[in-house]
Amino acid sequence: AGVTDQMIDTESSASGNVLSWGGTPQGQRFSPLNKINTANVSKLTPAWAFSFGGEKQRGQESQPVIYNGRMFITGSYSRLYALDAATGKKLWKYEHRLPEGIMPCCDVVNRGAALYDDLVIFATLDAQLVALKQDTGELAWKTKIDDYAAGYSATAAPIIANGLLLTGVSGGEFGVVGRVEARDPKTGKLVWTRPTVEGHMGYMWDKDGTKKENGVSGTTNQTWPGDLWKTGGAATWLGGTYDPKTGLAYFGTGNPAPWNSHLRKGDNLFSCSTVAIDVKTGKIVWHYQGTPNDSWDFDGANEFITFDQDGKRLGAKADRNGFFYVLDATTGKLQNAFPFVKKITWASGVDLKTGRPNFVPENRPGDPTGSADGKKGSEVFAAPGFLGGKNQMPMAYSPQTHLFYVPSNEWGMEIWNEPVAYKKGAAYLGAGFTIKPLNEDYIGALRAVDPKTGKIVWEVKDNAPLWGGVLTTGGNLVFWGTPEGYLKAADAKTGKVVWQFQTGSGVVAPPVTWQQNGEQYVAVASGWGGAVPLWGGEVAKRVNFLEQGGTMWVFKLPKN
Ligand SMILES: O=C(O)c1cc(C(=O)O)c2c(n1)C(=O)C(=O)c1cc(C(=O)O)[nH]c1-2
Repeated sequence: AGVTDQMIDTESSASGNVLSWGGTPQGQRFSPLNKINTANVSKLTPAWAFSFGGEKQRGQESQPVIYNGRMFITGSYSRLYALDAATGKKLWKYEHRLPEGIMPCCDVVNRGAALYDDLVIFATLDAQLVALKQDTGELAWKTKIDDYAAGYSATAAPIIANGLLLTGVSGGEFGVVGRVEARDPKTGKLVWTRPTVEGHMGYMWDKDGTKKENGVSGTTNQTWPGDLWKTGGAATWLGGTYDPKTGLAYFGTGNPAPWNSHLRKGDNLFSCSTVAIDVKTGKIVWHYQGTPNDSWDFDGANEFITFDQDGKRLGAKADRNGFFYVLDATTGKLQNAFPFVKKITWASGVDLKTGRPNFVPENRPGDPTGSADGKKGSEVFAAPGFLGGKNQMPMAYSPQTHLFYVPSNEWGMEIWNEPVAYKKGAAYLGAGFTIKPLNEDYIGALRAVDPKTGKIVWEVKDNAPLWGGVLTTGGNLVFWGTPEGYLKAADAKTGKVVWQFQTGSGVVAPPVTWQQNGEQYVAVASGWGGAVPLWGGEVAKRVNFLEQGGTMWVFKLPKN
């Protein structure tokens, strides 16, 4: 029996399976499993470990999916492994052949695969989708998302929504056009495509393959000057979430291209936004923009997680720009917005009536035109730095504690603008930057955030920037990894760290938990990488005592 829609939507790990990135497409990363709990977690021990092998030991950001005693985990460099989930025995592996000249901006990462029926499906760094038979690893279908030579890549885990395979694209640093696409998961055939830059047309295909217009996303030239919308970025690079209750898929969109805002006056929709898409039609039902006319690479790609509060279906996002947003999941209306990091200099707050930030104009990098060094006068100090109050590492929500667990970072940057012109396949930034730590003793902090009050209920600080996702469980536990190589567990109510294990390399992936043969397991991939070592400058050195890695770690309680 294969994986069905119904199973994917309703099962978190209670059934023993992890069927989607995020646990369920809703993305709460909450498992009701409680055999491992605050009382016994100190006994948690390795059950097995598996090396991804070779020289490709870096950037393991992947979340495994687990079905019927089998684990499917992607490694960096577009690899996928099928493992026996109880023993770690390798069943098969698939290594996608990558061409020379791929252009992922932020390391050779992949964040995971989707399961549907008898298939396991993942996206590759050369912007293709690959579907394999779960049993054998045999290729079922393969299709191109877009042209890697134009700067397109793909790093996100696809999700299944209402029987469709939903994917985004990466390439915001190269002036690609962001979009969300729906395919038939059995064949890879396109069902609809929805660009996330205002002015671009969407399309639908009927059963016979006839292409139909599906409307323009926004109004051409309304919020972009001239032709800039044609290469507008807003990449949907972190993928999305889906809530069967609202029928909407939620995708975060990245920075507008290029980075410098003096060239592109206007809000530059739908960059740095959450877009809610009706999965039946591929239309944008609502959008909420956290950073209009972004000038700091405050990419709004982060995950939007729906939850219930006071009888209402809401959704929350911890944005790279440092604000935590709570919206009505059906209408997109702003309910609450508050900082989840201590230092935000680009805006003094968010106007809850208009939903717009109150900008601090002097902290926006300016126009460098005519300056002798090409940047003079445009340089400012801004916080958060462009790597964000939170980046790719997904947060978790516990319906038991009603708290979000947010892997956050405190840092700032010097940022300046530079002249830039679009050239296909070339970096399209028009800005330079240096990330700066703000505190001697910490950059990272795992924070328990109350979405109702905006209060930080507890935090666990980390010397280095946190880059791994979070899991919370019915055992009153929160699990997360650190760049120093630890997988940690804390009491979900108090933040007291109750267990930790050294995995041998920095952890930049989200943990999962599942149950089989009556035993509960916890797993995380270990292997330092992602954007921090590439772009973090001096802050990356805070973790230079650790080496690269590529290992899947699995833990359980001893039998007696
Ligand atoms: O605009 C984009 O297309 C895009 C893509 C990606 C990516 O695909 O990993 C990242 C970013 N932007 C980005 O801004 C960023 O900070 C980032 C960090 C990481 C990572 O995996 O550590 N990826 C990306």
